[in-house]
Amino acid sequence: MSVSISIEEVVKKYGNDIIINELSLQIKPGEFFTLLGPSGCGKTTLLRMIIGFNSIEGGQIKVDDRVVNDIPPNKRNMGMVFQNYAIFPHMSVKENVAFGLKMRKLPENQIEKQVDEILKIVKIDHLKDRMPVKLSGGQQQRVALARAIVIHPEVLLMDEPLSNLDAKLRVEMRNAIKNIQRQINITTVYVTHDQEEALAISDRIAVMHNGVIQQIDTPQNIYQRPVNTFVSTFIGLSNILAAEIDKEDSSVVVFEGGYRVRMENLRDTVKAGQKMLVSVRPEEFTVKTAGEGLKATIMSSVFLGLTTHYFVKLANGQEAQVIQDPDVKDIIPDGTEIVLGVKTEKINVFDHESKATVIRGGKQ
Ligand SMILES: Nc1ncnc2c1ncn2[C@@H]1O[C@H](COP(=O)(O)OP(=O)(O)OP(=O)(O)O)[C@@H](O)[C@H]1O
Repeated sequence: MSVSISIEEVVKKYGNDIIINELSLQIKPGEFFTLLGPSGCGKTTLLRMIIGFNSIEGGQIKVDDRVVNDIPPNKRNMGMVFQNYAIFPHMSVKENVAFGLKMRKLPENQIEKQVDEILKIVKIDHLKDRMPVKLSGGQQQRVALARAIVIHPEVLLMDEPLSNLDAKLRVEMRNAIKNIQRQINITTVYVTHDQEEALAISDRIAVMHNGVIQQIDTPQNIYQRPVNTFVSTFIGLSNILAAEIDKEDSSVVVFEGGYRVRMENLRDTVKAGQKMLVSVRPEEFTVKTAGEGLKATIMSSVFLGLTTHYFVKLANGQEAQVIQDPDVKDIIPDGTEIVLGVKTEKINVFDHESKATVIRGGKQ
């Protein structure tokens, strides 16, 4: 049976510095849960509090209904995988994976059975007699993963496990990790600063900034309906444009230059004349040669096969990025004046002051 993790108003202090202040979140049994945020936001600190490497200065962490605050790390029944693999260089693959079981004094034949089983799951059973120095980075990370899960922990924790691998291997390994996690159905907390990795691998993501959770949601909702401008710009690429709510009609957003778009999903709380920030992803623009829209000039373009990526300057001098619809074939030359429409059902609108969403269905 998989376990749940409850983090309840936890506090982490280093001296007088409060790094995490009364942070709460719930992780469901068997869930692949990711802590995502920029460097220094407190992801690793929180992960280390869960496993017990860091003390907890307030609040509590529960596994199911057991409070683990005062349980030492080696008694918490959790496995951890680190960025730098941390496998023993003088032991073969098999010996590395068997190590935790030997420490637990399991009988020899059971150790062998469990090690064989896990090596098959992480798909390195053919390498079991190799020494780590003769393994690729991806293979070493599979050993580290095998070593973490062979002890059948209740919780698997991973701290940037893929950041030492090259781009191609990262994609391969994140798929492998996801499949293995599904197969053994273990509650997993994963730390990364790579938003694409988080979107690809997670059931749910907590986006953190300065020790504070900004949003907890599915990858799709985090991408499509960010709750504030921090999440909107941290996840994927967003153009943030100034606008205001029309003075007469509070369902119309008016951009600088007078381009007006009617929005069906603004909250009822928006007020006529209120200043807004509109987040438009590059693919949420439509490129036109004339008509209603934001006037822009193409500065440069990059042909990417399926799409063309344009770097443009808007009439107010602001730079923006635009991805042209894949069905438009001709690349528009630099210097061309264009008009950008926005796909109203997809864009997000935030209050200028609070930076929080004013879209209905965008959670707050
Ligand atoms: N042992 C420590 N003593 C004092 N401050 C610390 C200690 N460990 C971390 N910090 C501080 O706590 C904050 C959060 O650090 P943490 O390592 O959790 O961030 P992170 O989001 O995991 O970043 P990264 O992706 O760079 O690892 C940072 O400001 C860091 O300087």
